[in-house]
Amino acid sequence: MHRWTDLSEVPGDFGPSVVTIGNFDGVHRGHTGVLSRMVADARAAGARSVAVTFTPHPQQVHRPDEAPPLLTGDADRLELLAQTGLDAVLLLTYTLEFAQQTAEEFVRTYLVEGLRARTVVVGRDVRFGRGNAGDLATMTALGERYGFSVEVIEDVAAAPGDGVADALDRRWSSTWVREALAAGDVRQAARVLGRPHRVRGTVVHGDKRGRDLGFPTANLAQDATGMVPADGVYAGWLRRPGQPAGSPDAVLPAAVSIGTNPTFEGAQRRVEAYVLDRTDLDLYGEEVVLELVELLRPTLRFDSVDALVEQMHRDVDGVRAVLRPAAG
Ligand SMILES: Cc1cc2nc3c(=O)[nH]c(=O)nc-3n(C[C@H](O)[C@H](O)[C@H](O)COP(=O)(O)O)c2cc1C
Ligand SMILES: Nc1ncnc2c1ncn2[C@@H]1O[C@H](COP(=O)(O)OP(=O)(O)O)[C@@H](O)[C@H]1O
Repeated sequence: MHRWTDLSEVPGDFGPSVVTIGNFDGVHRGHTGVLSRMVADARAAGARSVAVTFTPHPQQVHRPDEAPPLLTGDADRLELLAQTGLDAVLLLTYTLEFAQQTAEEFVRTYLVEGLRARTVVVGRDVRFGRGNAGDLATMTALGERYGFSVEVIEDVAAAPGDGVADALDRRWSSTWVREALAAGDVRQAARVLGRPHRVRGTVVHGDKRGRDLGFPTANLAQDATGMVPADGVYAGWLRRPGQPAGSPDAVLPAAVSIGTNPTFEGAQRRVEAYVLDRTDLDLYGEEVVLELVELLRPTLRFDSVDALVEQMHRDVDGVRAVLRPAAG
């Protein structure tokens, strides 16, 4: 998949294309359903498929105080978009100046002249251009003027067999995933995402206590991306994108602790992972991805370090029990 951040990177002979616009935060099942269909339709029609998306999220630019936590950072968003089979993603830097373009300027510059769109795929509630003045009717009118068709996608909702019997007909959404993560329900988040939720970050130095407790933990830097779910202890996987694919050390079972370490009167909320049965790893400075599979328990304040360590042994047993089926 081509990853462009500016129109100047798009080859002069690119197109014709089927283009969709969106933020795709989380790249959940609603997104992947629509994108996979679009990819198949474009291929059948001999066209390229492209997603136009933005960074930072427009809400972070316009209303930073109200912007919800992002489910996926750019690295994960692009990787997951690539998995849908798209030919290209145009990741545009969103600024207040960029937002000043009228709906027509945006469509003409990016979709028509830049990507040679033959079809533009949008949701019914699409809004674009200065002051969010453009809507579906605007896009349809622009399509007639510039010679592209507009395809409206209907919401994709949970159906029987999707594993969310408690929420049939609810449309797949980033909001649903955020709700689940805020409650620590990473199982439910995975059902809506179509895969376990990820937090990605660089491993930094902590308080150097883990090793003494017998549980060294890789602490993620505070600028880790991917919404951090509710405090608690989780079963999951620690993935190391820097390792060769297929290497036995590329995907490791882990006990993940999220919280302020109240037993030690910690103040900072941390995301850390203990890789089961390993003391030989050196992960400092490495970028790792934590995949969260199941919540085991809430974070607790223990009266003694011994009590915490005893519980950590039970947590490790819990992680094994959760991951065993997946590990085969
Ligand atoms: C499986 C596991 C469970 C944990 N549970 C708790 C907990 O319930 N309460 C708590 O205060 N800290 C908990 N922690 C965090 C430890 O306090 C922390 O890993 C330890 O203080 C080491 O910190 P360091 O990495 O900064 O050296 C847990 C850590 C792990 C790996
Ligand atoms: N099983 C393991 N799981 C996680 N990190 C490990 C493991 N074994 C060794 N390490 C390394 O040890 C470091 C954690 O040691 P720790 O004493 O907890 O120090 P810190 O307080 O800096 O996190 C990790 O960052 C990693 O480099």
